Amino acid sequence: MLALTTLTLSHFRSHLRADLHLDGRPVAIHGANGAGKTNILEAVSLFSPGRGLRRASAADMARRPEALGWKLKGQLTVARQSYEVETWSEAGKARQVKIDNKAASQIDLGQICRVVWLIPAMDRLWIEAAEGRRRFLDRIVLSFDPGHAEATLLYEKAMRERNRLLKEQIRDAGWYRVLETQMAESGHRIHAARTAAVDRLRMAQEAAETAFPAAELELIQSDGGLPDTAADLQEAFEEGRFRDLAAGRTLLGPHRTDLLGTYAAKGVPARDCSTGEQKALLVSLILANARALIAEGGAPPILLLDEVSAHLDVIRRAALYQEIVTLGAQAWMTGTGPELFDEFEGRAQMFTVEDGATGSEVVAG
Ligand SMILES: Nc1ncnc2c1ncn2[C@@H]1O[C@H](COP(=O)(O)OP(=O)(O)OP(=O)(O)O)[C@@H](O)[C@H]1O
Repeated sequence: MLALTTLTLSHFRSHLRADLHLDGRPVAIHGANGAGKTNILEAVSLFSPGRGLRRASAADMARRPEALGWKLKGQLTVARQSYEVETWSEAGKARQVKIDNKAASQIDLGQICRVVWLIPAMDRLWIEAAEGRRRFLDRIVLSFDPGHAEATLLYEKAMRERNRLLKEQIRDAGWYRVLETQMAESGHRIHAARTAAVDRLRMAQEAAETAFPAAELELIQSDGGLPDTAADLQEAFEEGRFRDLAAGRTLLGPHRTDLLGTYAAKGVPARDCSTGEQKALLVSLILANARALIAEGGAPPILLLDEVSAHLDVIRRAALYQEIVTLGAQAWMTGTGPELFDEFEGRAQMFTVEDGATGSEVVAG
């Protein structure tokens, strides 16, 4: 079991203060457009490493116009353990984390809490730039392998520095060698973790009977292919230095990986599928992620499904709700009206979000 049992938002976006007490069932949040539903999901997403589901800056999340900072607090149950988790930002500074009242890092947070999401901005994920697909996959990878956050951080830091050298046309081989060693080690870890995640998703999809179509995944490289070992990757960075100097940036590496999706039963690339099918393929992967973790003896991640029923027909919607209940995942879902959650037949905890006198107000029921 991985779930929040309480959640408090202070000065966070449209919420001056909101207190939610969760009873372990999936969470269904309904209310009018702009009421503040997604803001609650965004708050939950910040219980995992990174910038949350909107990739917003810490400053943007402070309640306008008066707040200079914000704070989120939650009681988190992981297996039979309970943790008090706080995350906050003051005066627009980087967000901080405390676990059980002790200063912690976002990477520590990733060790105890896994959160995966689908939001409407991802409706065109299969069509738009590779970056979105990479990010989606990396979120799933992180739920399998919390060390992925550190590898990604190390890789990006070293690559930024290498790109700076390239842009400034610096040719000192010693500097490159240090950075390329770091990039090769972390880059190899990133690639191995992604490859393993794709395998786990495939196996979980093959093993399940579900109303959601299996998505066949393939990792592809726009740079011609990544070497298999860290040593070979390092050599490839070294060999590519002249080419990269001409381009002014690093042209090879896991930052160029793309995720190709295919509707397996039809053999149609995901990008050519209907809007609803594209969404169903994403849902299928999220559910496979949860099933794979359970099969490995773990707990499903917390799922954030913003307006997920928008493109799903009533049969798939009922199937999704049934799967969520069966998996025992704490899913947080939003919708404009309570009727969108009818198929839960009372097995979800309902909240209404209203536009109140002091901003968004959350009411149970
Ligand atoms: N920093 C902020 N301070 C105050 N209000 C904010 C801040 N950021 C966003 N908002 C407000 O929050 C509201 C949007 O909330 P949210 O996205 O949660 O709505 P929603 O209930 O999910 O709506 P929809 O059904 O349209 O998706 C908007 O009115 C927006 O102006």
